[in-house]
Amino acid sequence: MVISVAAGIIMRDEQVFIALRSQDKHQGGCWEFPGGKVEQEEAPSAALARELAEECGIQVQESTPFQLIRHDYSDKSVELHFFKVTDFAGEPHGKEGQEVAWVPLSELAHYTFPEANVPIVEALLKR
Ligand SMILES: Nc1nc2c([nH]c(=O)n2[C@H]2C[C@H](O)[C@@H](COP(=O)(O)OP(=O)(O)OP(=O)(O)O)O2)c(=O)[nH]1
Ligand SMILES: [Mg+2]
Repeated sequence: MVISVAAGIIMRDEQVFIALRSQDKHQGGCWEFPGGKVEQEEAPSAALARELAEECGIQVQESTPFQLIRHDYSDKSVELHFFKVTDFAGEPHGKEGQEVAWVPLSELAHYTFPEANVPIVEALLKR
């Protein structure tokens, strides 16, 4: 079974907002672009807006598809719909108590992301 996920690349002034996955989660201890599982019959863009409201307390006003990545971890397979969040309201924060950071793009390589994110981080660094 492939799990469908929507994740948002939230940018402001050449900085990107990332969050730390708690140890008890799949890929725990890795940094992530906030997001979560797409529900049955839900559009990925709708899942993105719902998850970013739940996890970061922002309202997505505009998002554009960035990359679709299919990745097989040893324990699960994921299909990640990455979006660039181009407009939002509210100030992103760790609404669920997770550690968060605004990271300059030039420093993104210093953070450990799940294996599936490697092409995304590379694409952002090339900008
Ligand atoms: N959100 C997010 N998930 C990622 C990224 N990279 C990556 O491999 N994943 C994987 C880890 C998880 O297996 C899955 C996302 O699941 P999740 O734990 O965020 O799902 P959720 O927010 O709905 O959480 P839960 O209710 O199941 O705890 O996608 C990423 O950049 N962001
Ligand atoms: Mg999540």
